[in-house]
Amino acid sequence: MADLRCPQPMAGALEGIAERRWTPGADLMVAVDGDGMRHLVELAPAEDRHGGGSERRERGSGAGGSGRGKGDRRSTAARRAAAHSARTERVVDGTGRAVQYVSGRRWELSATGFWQPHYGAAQCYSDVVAEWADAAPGSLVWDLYCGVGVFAARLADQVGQTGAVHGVEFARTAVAEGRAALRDLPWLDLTAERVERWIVEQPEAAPDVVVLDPPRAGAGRDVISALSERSPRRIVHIGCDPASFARDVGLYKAAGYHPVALRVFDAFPGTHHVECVAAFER
Ligand SMILES: C[S@@+](CC[C@H](N)C(=O)[O-])C[C@H]1O[C@@H](n2cnc3c(N)ncnc32)[C@H](O)[C@@H]1O
Repeated sequence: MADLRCPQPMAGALEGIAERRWTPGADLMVAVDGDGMRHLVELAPAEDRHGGGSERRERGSGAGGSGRGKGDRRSTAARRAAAHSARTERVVDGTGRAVQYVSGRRWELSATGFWQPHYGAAQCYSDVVAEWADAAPGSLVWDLYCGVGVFAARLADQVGQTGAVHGVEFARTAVAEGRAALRDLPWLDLTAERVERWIVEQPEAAPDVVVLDPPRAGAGRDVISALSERSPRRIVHIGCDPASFARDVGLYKAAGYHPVALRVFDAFPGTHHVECVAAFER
């Protein structure tokens, strides 16, 4: 068991973990949900599709040495494939189904699915997003990389039933969980699709506001240029990696957008990551 000293977890979240026996090479997901229930899920070691063994075994029996030869490149490809392969989950504590609340709404999602990693973060970020998006009743809004639709729900309240909110997320499970939680908002739809694909399939659309919360790699040139071409009045961008966030800010500026608001949250203590939220206008 690796070092358990971490400043972030809620009291009791890691209780008893170091004393138990776990499968070598497995990952543990620990989630304390909005009802205070702890879910402890063991993810089986990732399968190495290239070499047939586990990721850990692949590392141990790899090309050896620290050179930059072909052996290393194959190991990297194998590790990437392993990271994206489905992994068997074993629920050890709790139900494996986390219940979360934001602005009076209730979501039920897989304890291993995406949720902002601090018990107050989803509410806090969605308050900032709602304030800065300030979408007009009847308008069209996009929520890209929407997860289970936490921001989309707030935006749907703003546009009302004469407007429309399109959320896009590639994890099918998250989309299904989001649809179940938000079925009382028929003017909001969630699509299971890669953002970079979906965005080029909307040639005529001119959203009033676009909200983006991409993963650490950020949104990048193709997505930012495709959405800037639609000339939204306002863009709200959230990023947890300051380096990719800064690169994306540069891409917005090159597309004629300038930042009108910026907030930074020290949400990942002990790491170089911070949660950055910015609003852009032309
Ligand atoms: C930082 S999370 C944001 C989720 C959501 N905004 C929330 O607050 O719960 C990023 C989300 O983007 C999804 N994602 C990553 N790459 C994607 C892509 N290329 N297209 C669509 N969704 C993607 C992930 O599955 C994840 O749910």
